Amino acid sequence: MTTKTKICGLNTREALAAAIDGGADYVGFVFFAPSPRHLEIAAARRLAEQARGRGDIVALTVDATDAVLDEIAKEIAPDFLQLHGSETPERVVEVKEKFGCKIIKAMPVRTSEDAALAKTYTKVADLILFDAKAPSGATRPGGHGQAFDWAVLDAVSRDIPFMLSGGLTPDNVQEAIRATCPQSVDVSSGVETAPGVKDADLIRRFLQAVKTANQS
Ligand SMILES: O=C(O)c1ccccc1N[C@@H]1O[C@H](COP(=O)(O)O)[C@@H](O)[C@H]1O
Repeated sequence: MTTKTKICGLNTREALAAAIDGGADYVGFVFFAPSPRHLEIAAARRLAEQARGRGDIVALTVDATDAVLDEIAKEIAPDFLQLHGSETPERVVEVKEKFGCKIIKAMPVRTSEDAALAKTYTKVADLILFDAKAPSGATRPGGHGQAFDWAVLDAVSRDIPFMLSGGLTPDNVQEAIRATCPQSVDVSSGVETAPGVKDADLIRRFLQAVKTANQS
């Protein structure tokens, strides 16, 4: 199986170009004010126009209101909404119907019980994203560069196509792919030099590492 790639938290034209030119399948923009990767709508619209047709555009939100999602849908027209909060399966259905986007639902994982909860979303989300649970006291539910024990995914059916994230880097992504056989891998902190500061070289190294894994 060929593993796809998502580079998330892109916030400059240069970093976005490195992702697109390097063959990223998905490019992610963060709409969550406490995040160092948060984008205002106008900036996101310009980046989305740079990306459109060259990779799937993903808009990441956290328990967003209909008003926020409506603005994102109209102004950015993303291919996917990544719901990275405590959205219930019912809310996922509602968002998908109201805003006409495919849905990536993030599942915070520490234990195999956490991973098993994904089953309640497989019929309503287009893709499940397994991410490490945020550290206690964190002001955002993801993007901390922390991995979880990939073995806890063993109990989840291999039939579920999922995206893997949490602490991935150019150096560990090949091992992550071997261990979990994900549909795709997603990175933010691992291609940054500081929170919110993407590095074109690290983006290229990450994409190359996945390509190499796909060839072996
Ligand atoms: O990146 C953020 O700031 C963020 C904010 C709120 C929710 C999720 C966020 N990031 C996502 O978290 C995972 C893992 O990121 P990392 O590679 O461990 O830094 C990924 O999906 C990010 O897009």
